[in-house]
Amino acid sequence: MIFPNHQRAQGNKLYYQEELKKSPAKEDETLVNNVPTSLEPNEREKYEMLCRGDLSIPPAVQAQLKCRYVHRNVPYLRLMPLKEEEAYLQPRILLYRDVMYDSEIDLIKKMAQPRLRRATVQNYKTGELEIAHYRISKSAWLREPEHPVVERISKRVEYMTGLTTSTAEELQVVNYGIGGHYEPHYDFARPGEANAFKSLGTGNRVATVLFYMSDVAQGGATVFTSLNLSLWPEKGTAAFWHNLHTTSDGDYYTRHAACPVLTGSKWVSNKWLHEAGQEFLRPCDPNEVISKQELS
Ligand SMILES: O=C(O)CCC(=O)C(=O)O
Ligand SMILES: [Fe+2]
Repeated sequence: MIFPNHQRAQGNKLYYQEELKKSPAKEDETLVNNVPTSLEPNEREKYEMLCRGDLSIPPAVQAQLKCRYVHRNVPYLRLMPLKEEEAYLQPRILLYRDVMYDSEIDLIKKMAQPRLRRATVQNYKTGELEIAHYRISKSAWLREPEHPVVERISKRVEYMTGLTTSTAEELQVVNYGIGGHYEPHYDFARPGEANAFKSLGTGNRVATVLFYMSDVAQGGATVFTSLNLSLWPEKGTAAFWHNLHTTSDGDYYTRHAACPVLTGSKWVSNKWLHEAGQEFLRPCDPNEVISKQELS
């Protein structure tokens, strides 16, 4: 049985400590054996606590979170509104419930299965894709023309995000076995990173939509190490957040990780949206103030 975050927090001892409060992560500064290991002194500790359900956002913050039905004036959504749930307010991290049907999940898994290969990451210095011990999973990419369901998922992502998927990456399907995980990282490319998304010509990854295509019996949470937030996978739910401020600067509070799967297996799919084409859908907000600390 999967317990939502707040129930776990109440069931377990809540180790919320002053020094572990929301704090922005800094850029990776060092590479050891080509691996960004600059987990801040207490980031590893937080990562592990969040994965165990031993750390969570304070009750006062939780109490401000709301859920609602949304239609965004889209006729289709008026008939079938999205079930939107706030998981965090700043940065805004939203959950959409029941946005991928079991039949769609079965089909997507079936299409991806024969193509699953060990997932790669982009080398920070060289820009080359390579296998890394800090990301252990298998993944495959699905294109919209391959099946109407893949196209339908993109459309749903547009409804959820209010952004265009015309410049998005293909749908990435990921399977984690026992021990599979992805250590703390940013989804957006940072200044100075080699080759980052340049070949795509669509700018940086402005937003992430992460569909949970399975429950996970134990482990496998998505955790935000600068926010003390854990999202526990629930089949059919999608998480959505912006990786960039409207100024195009990266939001360093979005640093996140996929916790090791302890029992069972975990399936997700990622839709990464890019900056190009969003200019009028998410215009630059000149009032958005970004702290120097975040930009350093
Ligand atoms: O699987 C998860 O929970 C998160 C995956 C992730 O962060 C990624 O693939 O970039
Ligand atoms: Fe990620």
